[in-house]
Amino acid sequence: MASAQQLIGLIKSHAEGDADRFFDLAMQLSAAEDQKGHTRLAEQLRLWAEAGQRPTKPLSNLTPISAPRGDLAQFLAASYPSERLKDVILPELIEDELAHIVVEQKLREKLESKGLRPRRRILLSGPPGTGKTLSAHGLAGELKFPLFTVMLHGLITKFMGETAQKLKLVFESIKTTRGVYLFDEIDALAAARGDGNDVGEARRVLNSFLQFLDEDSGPSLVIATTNLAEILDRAVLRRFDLVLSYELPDEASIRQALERRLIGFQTTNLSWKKVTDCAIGLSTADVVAAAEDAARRAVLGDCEQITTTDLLGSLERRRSLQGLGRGVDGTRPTSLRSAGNRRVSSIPVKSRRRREVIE
Ligand SMILES: Nc1ncnc2c1ncn2[C@@H]1O[C@H](COP(=O)(O)OP(=O)(O)OP(=O)(O)O)[C@@H](O)[C@H]1O
Repeated sequence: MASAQQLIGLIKSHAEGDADRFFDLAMQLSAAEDQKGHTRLAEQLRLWAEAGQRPTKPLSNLTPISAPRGDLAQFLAASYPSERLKDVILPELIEDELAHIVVEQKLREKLESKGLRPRRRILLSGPPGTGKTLSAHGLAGELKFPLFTVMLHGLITKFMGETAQKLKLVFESIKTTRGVYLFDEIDALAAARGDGNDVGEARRVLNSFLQFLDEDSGPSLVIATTNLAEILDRAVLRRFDLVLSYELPDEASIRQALERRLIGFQTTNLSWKKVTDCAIGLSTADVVAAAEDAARRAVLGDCEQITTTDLLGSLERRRSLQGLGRGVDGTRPTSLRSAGNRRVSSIPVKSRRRREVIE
């Protein structure tokens, strides 16, 4: 049966004349009942939903859906992101793909009328701090979908049967409650054997994940992120409609990130070449953190001007904190140096650490 919250939401949206919300809730209830085998009730709900609604209208102002409760609340966190895709600094190709995912969702009925489906399973891979999680927030924000973050550390237990059961609950929610579902650091599933589980059992959990992914044909977007695409099985990669590779920022992206974060400060005299050269090899998250560091220092020193020296100092501090110090000759490690337009990056610290656990 529908939860009390869902029924209240349905009645309230009807009483308030909020047709979009009524449509969304009725369709969710229909999907839930269909899944339980109550096909006539599901069909009736769908007809009611459609009778009072468009179906050709694009999705807009989606219903805030109640936070997960019961067991699900331990490993599924709901939020309603305000971020947009324009908040993420990305190469044009990735930006275009993400923007197209939004269009496909909004015009899904148009696609379906020609037997096509919008892409819904997306894998974002790349070094830490390059905007994968922010992109998931941006997608949810654009679509006005709730974001459900799957907390894998809460989901993976040493009892694999339990883990598979929890995964099943998550996928039931994916079917019945439309949203963006974010499986952050999906490699944790593949790497569960590092926690003392035997390989065969870890394999079974991964297989359950893949099977649930295959069976899912609901309306939600499933976004997985990983720092370690190379350790993910081909079978996993194949399950996704779209795999996007994120990279450390290039000079232009570094400058963009710094300028955005330093709005309100004077940066006219900055030597951007020196600054961006110094930041190559850092993630966008590090670059943003260095900008914030420089900004804090300027404010505390009653200064509105950010100088090249200020920024170089903050970037170097960030680099030291990340353990990415310069070599004895004053240069950065070879693996982090820029090679023309082609950037060569070492395995990020976080990934290196995790790989050690896995191997
Ligand atoms: N491409 C980007 N554009 C704008 N800001 C970014 C970008 N990448 C990182 N940031 C900044 O760094 C923060 C952390 O980034 P985010 O969590 O999205 O990285 P991630 O790739 O998901 O990292 P991890 O793999 O460690 O989870 C963001 O909230 C944002 O402030």
